[in-house]
Amino acid sequence: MTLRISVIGTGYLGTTLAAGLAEFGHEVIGVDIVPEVVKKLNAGQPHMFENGLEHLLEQHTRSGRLRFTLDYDDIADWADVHFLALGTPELPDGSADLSQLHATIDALAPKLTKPALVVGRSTVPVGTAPALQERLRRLAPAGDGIELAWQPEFLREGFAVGDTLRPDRLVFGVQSDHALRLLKQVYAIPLSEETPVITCDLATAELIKQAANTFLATKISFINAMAQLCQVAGGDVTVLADALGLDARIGRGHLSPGLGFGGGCFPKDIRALAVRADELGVNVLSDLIKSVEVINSAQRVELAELAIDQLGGEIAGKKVAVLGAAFKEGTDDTRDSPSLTVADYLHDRGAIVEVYDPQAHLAPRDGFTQVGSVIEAVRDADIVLHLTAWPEFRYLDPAELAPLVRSKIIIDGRLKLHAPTWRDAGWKLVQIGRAATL
Ligand SMILES: NC(=O)C1=CN([C@@H]2O[C@H](COP(=O)(O)OP(=O)(O)OC[C@H]3O[C@@H](n4cnc5c(N)ncnc54)[C@H](O)[C@@H]3O)[C@@H](O)[C@H]2O)C=CC1
Ligand SMILES: O=C(O)[C@H]1O[C@H](OP(=O)(O)OP(=O)(O)OC[C@H]2O[C@@H](n3ccc(=O)[nH]c3=O)[C@H](O)[C@@H]2O)[C@H](O)[C@@H](O)[C@@H]1O
Repeated sequence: MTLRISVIGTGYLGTTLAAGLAEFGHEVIGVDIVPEVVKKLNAGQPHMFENGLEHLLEQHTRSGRLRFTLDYDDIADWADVHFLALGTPELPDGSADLSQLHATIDALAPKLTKPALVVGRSTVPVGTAPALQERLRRLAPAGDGIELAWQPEFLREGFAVGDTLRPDRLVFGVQSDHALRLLKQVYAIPLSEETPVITCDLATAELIKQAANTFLATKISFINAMAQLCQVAGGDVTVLADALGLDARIGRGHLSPGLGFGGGCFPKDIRALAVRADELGVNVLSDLIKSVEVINSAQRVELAELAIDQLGGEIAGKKVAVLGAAFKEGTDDTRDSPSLTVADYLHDRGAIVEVYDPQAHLAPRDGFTQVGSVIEAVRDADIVLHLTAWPEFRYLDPAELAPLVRSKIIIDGRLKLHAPTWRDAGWKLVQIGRAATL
């Protein structure tokens, strides 16, 4: 059955969600407050790099099943279901900033004169949903006819289209059979393909999301702490990770050592969970999360200091080539990018930093320069840093780059380069947690 669905907030999550819901056969309107974003999306063009998204947008904006607007009047009493895909960035104290959700409710609710289901998709601290429902009902002419559900989102940037069309699980936090029935209609296609469903209350739905991200971040920090131990004690952390990963109870996912996690989600989500856990008196959880964060930040500093050590302790005036600006491969997203933390750290200490990324565009910023190719970045470099694991970096030819650089030193911050190939071409390749002989 075709439903009318609005998706409010068309950023990384909302744009793919809107396109995916149109692909499921629904009529979809996306809402945002940024005119250029809405204009671009209506022309069938994504405003970010995400594999496969352009094709979906083009197809469904052309068919008329998907459009975008700045005007809440276009969706208010039109949609059967309103999805909230607003940003929940971090406040200075680490807690989640819910102001985009509040502003949306304040704009939408006074226009809701008929019963509707509003479904939160943003990542929020436990206890947020009931407060938002109270706000909706207070402001909406339809009052108690407005119901809130919470359906956390698990898509990964770089795989967002596939994760939206074929989710590995659906979590429906609902308060009524009516809400559950509507969500099952929205997701009729994945459900017909036997996607597992968890039906639960609002608090559990909110918590599942923060727990998932925190658990994944913990795996990354654990393997990075083991990398530190391998570094000192001898041992190869990549072999260790492979061996751990073969235990089905552990799994290999999110056990790749290196520069650690960044992005618009893990860092802010784990901090928000820590703040909420403290507020609720569950300090053991916030203590665990703080350790995860300490390990993660230390990786960035460790790598930058390693670069300085490789240059004999003197970085001022040295040229550093940074390969990768995005927080991970497959996206142009540079929010809390570990790579840029390292670049900033070295620039602050006097290095001349040149950054290349295949997709990410840096806003003009003081200090380092963004260049258009690997060749430009490495020319006359005193050291090369491989900091985002784009596949194209894995296939670089070290023999071709060797004559361009001032010294053949490369730090592989993602432990993804084939060490023997680089060493055979005369490079000194350094990886934290793998001996230089491997
Ligand atoms: N980026 C991701 O891969 C995932 C994100 N999430 C969660 O989803 C939420 C959204 O994340 P992103 O899409 O990355 O954020 P984003 O910042 O890219 O997108 C938010 C969008 O909402 C728009 N917006 C702000 N105020 C508005 C208003 N009053 N009315 C209409 N639109 C408004 C902004 O202009 C922006 O386009 C966050 O809670 C995040 O934690 C969850 C899973 C995956
Ligand atoms: O809530 C979110 O926004 C999303 O956050 C992550 O998705 P994403 O941030 O796109 O990327 P990941 O692939 O999880 O990587 C996150 C960070 O961890 C790093 N990472 C990942 C895996 C690994 O083994 N090691 C590692 O250092 C990546 O380089 C990246 O900086 C989760 O994987 C998604 O399920 C979730 O929906």
